[in-house]
Amino acid sequence: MHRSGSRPQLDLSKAAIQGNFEVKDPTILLPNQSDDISHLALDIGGSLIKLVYFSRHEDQSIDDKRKKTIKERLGISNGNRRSYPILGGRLHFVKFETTKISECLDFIHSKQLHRGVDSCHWNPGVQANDNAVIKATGGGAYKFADLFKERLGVSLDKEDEMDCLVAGANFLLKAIRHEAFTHMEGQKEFVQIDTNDLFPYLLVNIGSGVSMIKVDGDGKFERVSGTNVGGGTYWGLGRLLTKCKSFDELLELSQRGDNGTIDMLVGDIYGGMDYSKIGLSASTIASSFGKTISDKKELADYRPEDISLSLLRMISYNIGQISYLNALRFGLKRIFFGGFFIRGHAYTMDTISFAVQFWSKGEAQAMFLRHEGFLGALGAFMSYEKHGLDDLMVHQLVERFPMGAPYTGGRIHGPPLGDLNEKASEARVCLLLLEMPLPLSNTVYIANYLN
Ligand SMILES: Nc1ncnc2c1ncn2[C@@H]1O[C@H](COP(=O)(O)OP(=O)(O)O)[C@@H](O)[C@H]1O
Ligand SMILES: CC(C)(COP(=O)(O)O)[C@@H](O)C(=O)NCCC(=O)O
Repeated sequence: MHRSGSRPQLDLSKAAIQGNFEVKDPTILLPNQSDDISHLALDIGGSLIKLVYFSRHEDQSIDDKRKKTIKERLGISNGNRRSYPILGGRLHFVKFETTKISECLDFIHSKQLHRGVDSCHWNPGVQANDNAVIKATGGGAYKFADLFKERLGVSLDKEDEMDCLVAGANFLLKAIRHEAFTHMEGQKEFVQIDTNDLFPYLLVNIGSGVSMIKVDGDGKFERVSGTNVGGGTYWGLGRLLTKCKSFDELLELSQRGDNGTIDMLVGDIYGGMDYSKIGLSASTIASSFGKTISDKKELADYRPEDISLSLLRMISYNIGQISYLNALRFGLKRIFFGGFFIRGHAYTMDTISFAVQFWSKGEAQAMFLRHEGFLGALGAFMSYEKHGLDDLMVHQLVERFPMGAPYTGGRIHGPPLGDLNEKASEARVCLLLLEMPLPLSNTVYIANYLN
């Protein structure tokens, strides 16, 4: 599949250079009745429903002088076409489990998020009617279309999932400062993206399953590979094997795990020694879950913590390795990873990075995106062709988005990922920059725009 110019492209060039306002910490706020809601977009995936919407309100805290300064910096004169207040508003990012779609519908209804959208036009104050349309992507846009019509009276205007992922990723990489970062051995480093030298790259979206997309430009991409061993596999197998009640619980368990009780290591096979001739240290995993075959143990004899870590390493490493092989196929040096499987989790990112680095001998680099799980929803959000906010404004408001996806930060727990010199017994606890805590509520985080 090769697509070119299949969707209306918005001009990002101005957004990247306009304005430079510092925004304070993101706050978790829900729109109140006086807010205008516009541009609700959905990504309904196999595991999670992602919502992105913008609520605009006149921010009383911005005085006239500051408004004037901001307008000047944005190059907006009073004689401009806007008749509404240009400042004040929030971009909201919310997620629900797909199995709890009723909660999502209730949320949309209770906040009247669908009220302002009428045949792709922003139309504040209009009640949902037969013409109401919400942009939606992901398989659920097809699967649940009737349910949305029935419960909310809105139609879902379906946008292709790959189109949206690419549009969301390109936009974030071009317009958001500090969107991409590397994560190696517990160290996070932001990557300065040269927007003139962004393409080509490999986008790996780790959702329920995994899509690998070679991106050559805006709207120009090809899905070159994928794997069915993805986030759904970790969560599904993990739930069955550990009886965990939530994904975050499973992830937390892994932080107290020791995969050496489950995985067969090179050292287990080689009597504690490295197999240095082919570059394998004793601590390298020779066979994920391999140790469980030789023991006369039942599932209940294994610690859920160890199972979770072993699963996490197996899946993350495998995805990192396949990604690199695909990057190699097309001569791509940069690989960006998105999708909610990553969950800002340090050990997951380290494992993926390790696999990419190991197999590429340091030639390729894994990078992560702060809005990891919202690429598709953002792409759908940006696909509104006509709206009350003009294109430039949409980009500006997102550009000032202060903080990315939830990032657990804190300590890395778990055994070292290993290199050739490493000893299996070596313990490592790295201190990371502490940023946003992992939010467990549905409302992930909401950016304060120009507050
Ligand atoms: N709260 C959660 N509930 C379920 N899965 C979660 C949660 N948080 C993160 N995940 C992980 O994210 C994956 C879904 O990622 P996502 O990018 O939303 O894909 P999809 O579009 O397939 O739903 C899940 O399979 C799981 O591994
Ligand atoms: C079918 C999907 C595109 C759906 O996206 P998701 O809901 O997983 O984000 C994805 O699960 C996928 O790419 N699976 C891998 C299928 C394969 O290439 O084998």
